[in-house]
Amino acid sequence: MDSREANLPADSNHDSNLYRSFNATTSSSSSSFTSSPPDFLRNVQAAFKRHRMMPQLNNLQPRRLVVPRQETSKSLIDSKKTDKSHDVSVKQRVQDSSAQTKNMMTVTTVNQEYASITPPFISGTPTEEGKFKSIDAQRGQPSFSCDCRSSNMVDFPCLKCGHVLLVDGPKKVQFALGNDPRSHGSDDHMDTRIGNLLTHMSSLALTEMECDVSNQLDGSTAPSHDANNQNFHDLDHQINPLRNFVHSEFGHHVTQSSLVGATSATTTLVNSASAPKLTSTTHNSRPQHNNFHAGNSFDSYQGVAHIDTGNPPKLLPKYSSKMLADQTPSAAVDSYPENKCELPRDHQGKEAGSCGMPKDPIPLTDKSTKGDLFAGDIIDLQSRRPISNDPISSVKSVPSKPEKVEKPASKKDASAARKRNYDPDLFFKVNGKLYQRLGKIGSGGSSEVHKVISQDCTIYALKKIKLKGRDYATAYGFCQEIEYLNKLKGKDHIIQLIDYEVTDKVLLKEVMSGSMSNKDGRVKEDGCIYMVLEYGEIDLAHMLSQKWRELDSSKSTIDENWLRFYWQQILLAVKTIHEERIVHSDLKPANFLLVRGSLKLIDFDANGNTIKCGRPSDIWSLGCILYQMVYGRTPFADYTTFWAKFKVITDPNYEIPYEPLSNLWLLDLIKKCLSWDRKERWTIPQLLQHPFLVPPIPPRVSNDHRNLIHLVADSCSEDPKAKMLCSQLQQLVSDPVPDIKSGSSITIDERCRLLDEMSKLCLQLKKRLEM
Ligand SMILES: Nc1ncnc2c1ncn2[C@@H]1O[C@H](COP(=O)(O)OP(=O)(O)OP(=O)(O)O)[C@@H](O)[C@H]1O
Repeated sequence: MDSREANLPADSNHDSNLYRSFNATTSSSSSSFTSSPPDFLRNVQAAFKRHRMMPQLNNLQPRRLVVPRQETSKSLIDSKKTDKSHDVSVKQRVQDSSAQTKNMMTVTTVNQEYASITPPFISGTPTEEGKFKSIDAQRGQPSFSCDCRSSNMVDFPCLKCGHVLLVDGPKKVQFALGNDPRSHGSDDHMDTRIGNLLTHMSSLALTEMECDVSNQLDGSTAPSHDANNQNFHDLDHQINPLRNFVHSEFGHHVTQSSLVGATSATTTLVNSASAPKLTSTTHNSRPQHNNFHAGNSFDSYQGVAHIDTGNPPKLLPKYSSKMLADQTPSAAVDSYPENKCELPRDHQGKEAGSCGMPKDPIPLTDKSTKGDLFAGDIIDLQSRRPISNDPISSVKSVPSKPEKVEKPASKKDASAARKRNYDPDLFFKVNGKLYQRLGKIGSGGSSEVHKVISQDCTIYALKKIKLKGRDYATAYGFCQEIEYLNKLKGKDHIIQLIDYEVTDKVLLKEVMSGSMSNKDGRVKEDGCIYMVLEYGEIDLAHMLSQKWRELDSSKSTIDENWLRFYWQQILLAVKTIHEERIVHSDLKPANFLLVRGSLKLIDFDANGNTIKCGRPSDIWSLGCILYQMVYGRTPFADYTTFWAKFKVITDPNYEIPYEPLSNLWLLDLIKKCLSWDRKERWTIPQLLQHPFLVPPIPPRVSNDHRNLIHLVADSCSEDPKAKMLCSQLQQLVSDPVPDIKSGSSITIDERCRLLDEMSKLCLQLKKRLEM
């Protein structure tokens, strides 16, 4: 997932200048990247070949309709199966958790990973008010829905690959492959990055497909239903860049694409008016595709972002803004007493620390440098010239190990193990502090997350990202999550970073200096990034699963107050990052964690790459999330294959199916988020004021007025003209501005006009009665 600031309105001139600068650079760089269809097809095929195997996931089926329907679809039955498996998973987790509490010396690996469910974003064209398209009517139809309406602006957010696909109107596609010159030093690299993008997209597609397949799996062996859904979301969310790319490359209306890199961007013109359309062979190069079958959904949570036509792409955060990183390694271990518990003695039976941890013989890292990757530094992200006042030489390197640690074979290793004085099978060490493993609670594309307990008996989540073998640009991207989390420290709806450590000193130095001299190299050391985070009890994906299970059993519909409560928190979380000029670009239910009753946003990985996307892309994702909260399925759930989804999402004429809702404001709200045209999507502040959250106060007509008008009307019942005037007056009093939404304020001019109108009616009526 990517978190980045981009497309934000801070300094358009500045961005514009930089964009020109990029283009200048671009034009001078060599350009081996070609967007010609054959090359593209090769890239796609290569991407699929490189596609990583995804774990089998349960299927996420459409759940239920808000308005009770006559028939129960098969998918509902299937989804119940999934729910059962989810139940098992949750129960298992609870049991594991409790078992861990009972015996803290028993370290278990909990295999109930919270497979992330990434809600893909797709902005869909809202259907016209009042026009409802039955979801059922859509089922079984091979066609796809898409939100790529006639919008001229589409920006596609995040991919972990760090590519930015900018669709500028129907004619122009721009790929901004990150702004990091270090990652675009060569055309080969650029091609690779594009390949990575495609790989990632295809991986997500496969994931979703496999979710369908795994719907039939035994729940005990598959991750949660929500996790699948999340992957669907991921796919839909992240399909957009590729979708736009392909659409632009092969679509009849696409005439140009350009590749924009920071230092070696390549501009490519594609005259594709007559380019061949995509064919299915393009994506059938992998055997995994055989696993795809119809009948399931995957939806895009983050799909249609936008690019201002004619506007230069904005810079990525790290280059477009200065970041003052106040990164005091927090030691907020006492912040969450409810997470505290007592631990017994350590696994060696020695007297342990307060939580049964071995006494740490290793001195803590130098206070002056401990854990502060950017401590005290002001990093000028535009110039990539950090003003560092703090060398990072003192960052300790904790031997990172996978879940199973081999016993030291050599004397040296044995000596190191003795010095370490803790068992890495049981403990993590971050900045000199030990955290006992309580089990693995999740894993993402690049990381694994463990539940841990600190020496003062506070429960945390520890995210470990292995850097070994990764290129420096990617590793740098991972470090960006730390940047973002530090920037968002103290914010209510953002998961809090308690401490962190990057073990690769070279990488740290590179990041600190901003030089990235080793940009083409890879992290050689067995380096890791450790992040100690607030612990989230459950994510929104699981909450939704539970909620729908309850609804299914009670045959009731979604509780609007429940919806309002969590929707508002979701909005507040995204508002927080948007205010900091950060676009998350990977919003999905799994990335909202419940912490002490509040939803908090997680996962700000840039995954080594940055993708330019705008805030509207996040709104699109939110629309997909809300759609799922309301309907129990994602907007494009009927389309099960990657390309099927791709097709409908990119079809500007596709109408997202909206089942009728009793609350029309809710329907309107979803449509406001899923507008295909990003310009029509509402902003977070607008959404927070939407009548669904802030219900309008029904216009209250004074009984006196009504009585007076009635009185007058009764008195002139024989006079049709007077009666009509009375009727008009009453209408004006009771509903002065029918075309203006309730709750909306009207202008002073409008008020004066209404008063004038009322006066005129009164005068006319008076004259009429005097006749
Ligand atoms: N602070 C936390 N508390 C509890 N669980 C967490 C926490 N952070 C992450 N997790 C769990 O771990 C999973 C993976 O975390 P995260 O999304 O940050 O990793 P990632 O590698 O960035 O994943 P992705 O592939 O989605 O980008 C999450 O979906 C969640 O279930």
